[in-house]
Amino acid sequence: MTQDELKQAVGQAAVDILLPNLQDKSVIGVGTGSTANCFIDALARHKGFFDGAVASSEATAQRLKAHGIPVYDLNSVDSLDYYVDGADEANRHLELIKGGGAALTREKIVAAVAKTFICIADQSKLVDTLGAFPLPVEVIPMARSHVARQIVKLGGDPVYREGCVTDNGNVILDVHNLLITDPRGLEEQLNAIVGVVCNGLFAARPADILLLGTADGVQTLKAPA
Ligand SMILES: O=C[C@H](O)[C@H](O)[C@H](O)COP(=O)(O)O
Repeated sequence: MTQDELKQAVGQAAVDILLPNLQDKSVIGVGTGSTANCFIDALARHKGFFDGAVASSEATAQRLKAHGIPVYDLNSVDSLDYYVDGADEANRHLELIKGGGAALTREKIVAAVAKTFICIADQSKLVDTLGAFPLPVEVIPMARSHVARQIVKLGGDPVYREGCVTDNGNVILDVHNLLITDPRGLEEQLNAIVGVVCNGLFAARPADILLLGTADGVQTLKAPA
């Protein structure tokens, strides 16, 4: 199977989990990226069975609307049962690196609200130790150099993502050469740097379910109790 087919398979598998649980009033949290797009396209085939969605990026909002799915402001929604999104890396604790598409902050907000976070990914995203994928950090533009210096003190090599402005008007530093043995600790350390808006480690709020697309079918991984 191609990588695109694996992404379509996990997008459909997420819809299959949601469908029996959807009600007329259900609002679904929707992530960003090529895998999340496969989920959106599969979900759109059932748009009569739920109310609408909350989007984690402008790009996702546009894709949902193009399918005729109503998009709600998160502030107008009382609760979200499900958030479905891709990842750049995942470990077996379902801790993630996200933000390759610069949507990490809104993704982390929607994930924080959702009762169940279903991560969808092809098998190439599963790793033993997070950090081969450069860790995205969203930064207030005027703090870029300060934050970069603090990240160097933590042992990382920050690289400014040229030309990238997030949906929140900020910039991204991609941190290379981190061997992330304590994802939760590093997530906290990065958040404590003044000028950091958010970082792409999802460890304090990992996924609840990881649907992994493999050549043998979709595997379901759950976080160890
Ligand atoms: O900012 C982007 C997101 O975190 C994406 O969910 C992540 O980069 C995975 O994207 P894709 O499914 O395209 O590999």
